[in-house]
Amino acid sequence: MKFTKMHGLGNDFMVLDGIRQSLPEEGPPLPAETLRRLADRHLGVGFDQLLLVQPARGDADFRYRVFNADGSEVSQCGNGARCLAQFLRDEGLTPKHEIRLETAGGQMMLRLTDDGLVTVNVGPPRWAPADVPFHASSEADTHILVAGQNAYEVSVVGLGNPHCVMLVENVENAPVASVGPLLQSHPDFPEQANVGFMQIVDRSRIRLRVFERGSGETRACGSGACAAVVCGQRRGLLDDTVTVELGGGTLRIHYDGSGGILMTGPASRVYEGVIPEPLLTP
Ligand SMILES: N[C@@H](CCC[C@H](N)C(=O)O)C(=O)O
Repeated sequence: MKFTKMHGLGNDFMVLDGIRQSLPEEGPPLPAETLRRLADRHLGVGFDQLLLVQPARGDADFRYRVFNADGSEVSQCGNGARCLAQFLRDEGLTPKHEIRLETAGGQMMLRLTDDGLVTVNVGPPRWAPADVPFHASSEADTHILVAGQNAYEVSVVGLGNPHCVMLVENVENAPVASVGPLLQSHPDFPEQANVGFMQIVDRSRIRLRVFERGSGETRACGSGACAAVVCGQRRGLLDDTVTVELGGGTLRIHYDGSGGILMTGPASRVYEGVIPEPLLTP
């Protein structure tokens, strides 16, 4: 099985071409245990997410599927979407500059820009608790989550995947490794959550670290960057266009309350490979 290694600001991916290789239409392309082994940075290829592109089933150009390093299938990956656009162009799988993807959470538009970046329309933020999903009687700018002995003030939003965003003074010493897993698996998130720690630099710049569901802390999380910005905007702290500084580089996020959230950033190809047979056999 052939794969391509890519990354978006250090959030890294193993991309599987399910257009020219035959891969199952439902369920994971490989057994979950194999996938976890391949995700391992010491024993396998190493990646935060596996991205799978397959023929679309409706009127989109392609079907885009995402699997976390723990083998779970999820419906959103912003950095991955940028890499997929670049992959489809590099491989000559489409001549289009605007690509429509079918995802488990709905359709998503990608645009390759003239300066070599990719803009993804992540869609509008979903604030209704049931759409996150999150257990609360009504939507609010912030909610209090009690975990262990502590209470945390967080904002909660759905972007096709669940996000929880907490304000911190300084991302460098934010309790990502300790509080991240606590909030991620908080019982009020029935499908768990990606947990963002946001430092506001000024109205148009933030710094962000994200403890991702199913992958742990990554160098960048595209949907996490969008989530942090719309949560900051909702609290009146941020402008329409915001530069997000992540461990692996910067993203530009724009949302003016109409249409979808636009995320612009780079996509990099690292190498191509073939998964050796012993790694594929359980
Ligand atoms: N890295 C991603 C998000 C990947 C999925 C996430 N871990 C989840 O489980 O929802 C991004 O760039 O958005």
